[in-house]
Amino acid sequence: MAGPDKLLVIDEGTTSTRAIVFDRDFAQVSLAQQDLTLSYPADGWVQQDGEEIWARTLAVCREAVAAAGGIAGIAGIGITNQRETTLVWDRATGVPIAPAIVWQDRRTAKACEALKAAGHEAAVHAETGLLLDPYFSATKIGWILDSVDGARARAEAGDLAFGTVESFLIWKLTGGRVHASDVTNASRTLLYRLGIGADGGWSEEMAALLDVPMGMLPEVKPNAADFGTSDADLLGAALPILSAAGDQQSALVGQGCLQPGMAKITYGTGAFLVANTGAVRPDSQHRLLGTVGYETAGGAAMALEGSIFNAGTVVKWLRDDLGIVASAQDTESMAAGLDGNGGVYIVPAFTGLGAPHWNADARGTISGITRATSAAHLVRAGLESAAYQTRDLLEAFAADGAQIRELRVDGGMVANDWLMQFLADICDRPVLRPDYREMTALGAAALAAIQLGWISVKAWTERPVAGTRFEPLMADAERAGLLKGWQDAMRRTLA
Ligand SMILES: Nc1ncnc2c1ncn2[C@@H]1O[C@H](COP(=O)(O)OP(=O)(O)O)[C@@H](O)[C@H]1O
Ligand SMILES: O=P(O)(O)OC[C@H](O)CO
Repeated sequence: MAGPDKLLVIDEGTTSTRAIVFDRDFAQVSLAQQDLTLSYPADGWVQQDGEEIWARTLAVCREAVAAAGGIAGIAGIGITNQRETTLVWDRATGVPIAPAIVWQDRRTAKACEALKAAGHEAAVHAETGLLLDPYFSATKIGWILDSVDGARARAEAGDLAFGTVESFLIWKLTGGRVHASDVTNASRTLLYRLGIGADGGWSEEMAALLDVPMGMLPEVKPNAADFGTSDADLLGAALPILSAAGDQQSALVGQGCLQPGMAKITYGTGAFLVANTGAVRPDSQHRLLGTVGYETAGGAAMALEGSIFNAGTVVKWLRDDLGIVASAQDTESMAAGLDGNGGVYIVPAFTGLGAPHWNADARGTISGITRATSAAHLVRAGLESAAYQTRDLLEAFAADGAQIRELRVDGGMVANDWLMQFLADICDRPVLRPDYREMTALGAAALAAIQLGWISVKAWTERPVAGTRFEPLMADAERAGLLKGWQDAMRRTLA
């Protein structure tokens, strides 16, 4: 009898957790999804319940495995996750001691400002490739340790563990036997010396500067590695955990961007443009991030990243908070039904601005409204903002010497054909949308298959990706007019 020939991938995103079963040819066999609760208890705060993340992740895994014909066919697990989101849990119980502080959360803006004012940013950038911004995990750990009674002493005594979401899920899946992370997630903490293989590692210098006890940190492994074995009672059999990667890096792998110069942008809750820089450790002079792209025994790369904090969130806000569109899909016909944007711009700085501005205090603006502005104009402005923010990133990449000639896209928002054409028009570049959209999960499946020896890094790189190409069609004068409107709106936001 043939052995198990499928892979179970956990794709734990910011707004939902999904489990997808892939067959050996990387075709999707089943998918189960549950939304996650995000709470906003104060201005700039965004948090989640770690136990809810775990319970819903386990539930979708069970559902996807059952729909794929049962556990006997599953060879192992791959994990990919929203990055930077910070959990601190009790090693004895596995229960978080505080809500998970989500990557979008700005509560540590003052702590970051104080570190910048003390002149630490250059050293932080040189060591980690990152910037002093509340986005990253380290100041979030500090906040938990300083605001939960007794937490710092317990962390110093070795009773508490820190992890980003993949690490927490590995802990839960293995019943606390494995406390591990991977290089891509570790390289988002502000605590990791940026590098591949032996060049990378937890940084004692950063841990001291940011006051994080090193005993809390997980062991860091490559993206395709032995992350332990899941407890048999969870899914009906013990399964090896074969891969772990941050969702943006996993999408880089999924899109097959394993050669230097290749890039992708994923439009989910936020949007993240990641370019493979090969063996070159990026040193951005334009406020982009240096990060690990991927690392396996068969190949590894560094990457340059531009992070947009709010992309799909705008669509959710238009639907769930303003109530001016019934579904995310309906944004497409509303935007397409207008002749133009009517001069309306939304700068969605709900939780500050990421690259290239890095302004934690900025808050969003709607500008250009008149008595003629309709709900459709607001919807269109919300969608357009994803394209303008991408254009701003492309300019920062070009200034850093990274010319991105075509945009490989994925994520929930790319279902929107109107937006894809507008993106090609505003960025003045072809946009390539794969037919199979779950590139984040596919990347984790590829990494797990690499770990099993089912496929080599080279064969994965050469695998063709079928999709649709959107060519830029807009006249230069029209694009220039729209961009001027956006720049004016951005100036108002930053003022
Ligand atoms: N047709 C659409 N047009 C625009 N946005 C969409 C569309 N469908 C889904 N979205 C947005 O995509 C986002 C979900 O993308 P997804 O990749 O699942 O996010 P995440 O991984 O961050 O949870 C949501 O914010 C949703 O509003
Ligand atoms: O939830 P997503 O897909 O927007 O991804 C979140 C990022 O990993 C945050 O850095």
